[in-house]
Amino acid sequence: MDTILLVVIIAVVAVLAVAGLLVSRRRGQAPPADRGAGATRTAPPAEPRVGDDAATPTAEERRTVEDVALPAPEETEVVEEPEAPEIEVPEPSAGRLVRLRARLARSQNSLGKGLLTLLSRERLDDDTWEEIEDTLLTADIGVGPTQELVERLRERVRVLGTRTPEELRALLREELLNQLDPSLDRAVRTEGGVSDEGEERPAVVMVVGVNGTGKTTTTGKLARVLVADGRSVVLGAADTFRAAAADQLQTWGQRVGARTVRGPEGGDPASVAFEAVREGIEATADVVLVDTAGRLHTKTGLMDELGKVKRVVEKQGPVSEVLLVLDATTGQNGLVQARVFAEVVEITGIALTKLDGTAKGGIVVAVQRELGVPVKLVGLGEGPDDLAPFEPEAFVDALLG
Ligand SMILES: Nc1nc2c(ncn2[C@@H]2O[C@H](COP(=O)(O)OP(=O)(O)OP(=O)(O)O)[C@@H](O)[C@H]2O)c(=O)[nH]1
Repeated sequence: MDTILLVVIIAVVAVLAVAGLLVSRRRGQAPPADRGAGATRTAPPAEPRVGDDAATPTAEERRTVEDVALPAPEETEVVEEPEAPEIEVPEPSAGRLVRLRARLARSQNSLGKGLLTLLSRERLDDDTWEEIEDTLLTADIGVGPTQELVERLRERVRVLGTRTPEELRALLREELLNQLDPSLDRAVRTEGGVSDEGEERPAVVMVVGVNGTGKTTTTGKLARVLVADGRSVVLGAADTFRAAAADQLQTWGQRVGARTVRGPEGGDPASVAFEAVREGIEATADVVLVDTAGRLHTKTGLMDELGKVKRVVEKQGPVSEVLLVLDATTGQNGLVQARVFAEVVEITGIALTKLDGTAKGGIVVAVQRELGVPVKLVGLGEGPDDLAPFEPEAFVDALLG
């Protein structure tokens, strides 16, 4: 019985194996059309190449654009409208110089340290006083102020007799402060007025200076200072020479919600300035800041353009402040620029930029002396709130470390 069962199982397995073999052989054979006598062998399918169709084209008729239905609305991508930039809340202006003191100290205190080291020498002979003089000159304080400072220090040290480091530091602090004239009014004039017809007028601040000194940046930063102090501002992009300058100013304005009036590239700067003031009056803004172009290297051209801007603005009311922007890193060159601008317009304040990038902080003294106008603002970095009202005490303290 067992033997019969075994034979039956072997027979069934054998039949299945033969059937399987037949099926697999049939699948591996080429289609009958290709197998006729003389039929060429087709090349094995090649790898698809760039530009090949993904699928074998069908004999279907091509459809025109009109035949193809648009995708259902819910399938389209929703493109968001660009959002209006978020209005920033700038840092209050008071005490900014104290916050930026470390930055000032980093760039300037080689001057203070150098002077204190020299003054602490056992013997203060002529050579040492000469070294003190050289240190002051290297920091761009200028010849006149240097001689004056050294003379006064020399006299006071002689009278004082004994000199402790504390006494010397106090002496130096006092004399440096003296050179900066702390009694000068350093407030940027941003108080508006009233016209003859009794209409409120915004204060108008013209920002002038050679391109590249940080003029546009300073105008933008000043807008932030004013907004931080609760004032409303309109910006005038009267630097029509470079389109990017107007864009740059507009971006600064948008960040604090201040409107920018601009004209076509190469347009008349005076007309942009006029429009900006008009906009300021209509919007009852507190301050209109006008950024001007300083590309002109010939004095006549500069005179024509700046003079015209000022005259045109004055048709609607007085200009409250003309701020000259100077780059502290340009040293004596900055003084030459200052002289040219002062001949063209009446400068009422100086904004000294890039003080973070130079050890020549003495330029503050030199430029004030040169123009008889106070340094009102100092730029201490590229950050939006790195413009500070100038405070002589904080400046000298940073110098002395
Ligand atoms: N480190 C440092 N960089 C500053 C300061 N102020 C301005 N800058 C940089 O100086 C460069 C020139 O500034 P702009 O404001 O474009 O100069 P501009 O005088 O208006 O020149 P135009 O835009 O060509 O009219 C920019 O890269 C500013 O970020 C500052 O206080 N410190």
